[in-house]
Amino acid sequence: MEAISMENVSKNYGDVRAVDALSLEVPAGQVVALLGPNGAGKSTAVGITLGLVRPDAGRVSLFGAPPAEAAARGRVGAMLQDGALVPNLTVREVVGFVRGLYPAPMPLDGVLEIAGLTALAGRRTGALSGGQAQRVRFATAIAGAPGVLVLDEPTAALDVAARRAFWAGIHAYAGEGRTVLFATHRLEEADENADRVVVVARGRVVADGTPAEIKARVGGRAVRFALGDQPAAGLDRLPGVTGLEVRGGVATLRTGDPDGVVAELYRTGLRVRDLEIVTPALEDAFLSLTSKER
Ligand SMILES: Nc1ncnc2c1ncn2[C@@H]1O[C@H](COP(=O)(O)OP(=O)(O)OP(=O)(O)O)[C@@H](O)[C@H]1O
Repeated sequence: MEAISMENVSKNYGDVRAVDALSLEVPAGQVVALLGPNGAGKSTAVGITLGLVRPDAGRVSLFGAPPAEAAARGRVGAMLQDGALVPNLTVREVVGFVRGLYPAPMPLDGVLEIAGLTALAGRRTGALSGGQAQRVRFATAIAGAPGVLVLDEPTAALDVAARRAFWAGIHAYAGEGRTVLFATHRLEEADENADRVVVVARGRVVADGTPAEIKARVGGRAVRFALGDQPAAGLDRLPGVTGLEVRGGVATLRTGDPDGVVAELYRTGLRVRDLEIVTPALEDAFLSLTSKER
């Protein structure tokens, strides 16, 4: 049975179609990124997954049950974009309280350790930094030992070191066969942390695969070399070239056949220096996929 199943789910806000016939099946144990630009519909999709937003059409289930039922059984944990903490309680008290709401919670010390809060357990939550407070939200999300963890832009307010520590905690949690669905607009975050990247634009899935597959889908690879002040005329018509860009004296030829293009390039008689074959960054793939939709 799939951990998360969304079938043809749609949601409108007035004239805005926030989610448009979105389908997504996530097997247990997968870490999935919902990657898309601002306004793509990620938060709405996350809200629907959690049963917080009612879709206009379509079906959602978590382990075969409606989201509200899965939540009531403690099978889903969530970390949303905003979430206040009770300021006068200590970290241990807050996490302990939330833990007590679930039928089969994780041991308290285990939660604190995974979330990186052991040394902060006695601190009042009102005296935590933004990154530390975010770790408490993470701890409350996992306290009930949910099989599915849903995170909406979980590291938006964190610096690089805090992000790294945060993801180490998520991976420690996910490593035990749990499922994680996280929304992000940060490409490298999806690339580094997800087994699978689902690219969303205008409420629809525009690509779905491993980070490597997503990159491979957009125009294969590129041959790049220093052109200097030589003319670029004709390079875009070389056999196998699907796109040409010249910037700062460097030419980038997009192609599905880099070896063939290199051979053609040497036949032109141009002086070719600093030749390299590159795979486009996830960022290029992402822009290309989401802009096609516009
Ligand atoms: N409660 C609401 N009322 C009206 N419109 C909404 C509401 N929530 C979302 N929308 C609209 O639906 C679309 C999708 O929004 P959503 O927040 O799901 O996108 P997102 O991908 O999470 O964006 P971001 O990365 O900016 O958080 C946007 O056009 C947004 O303005």
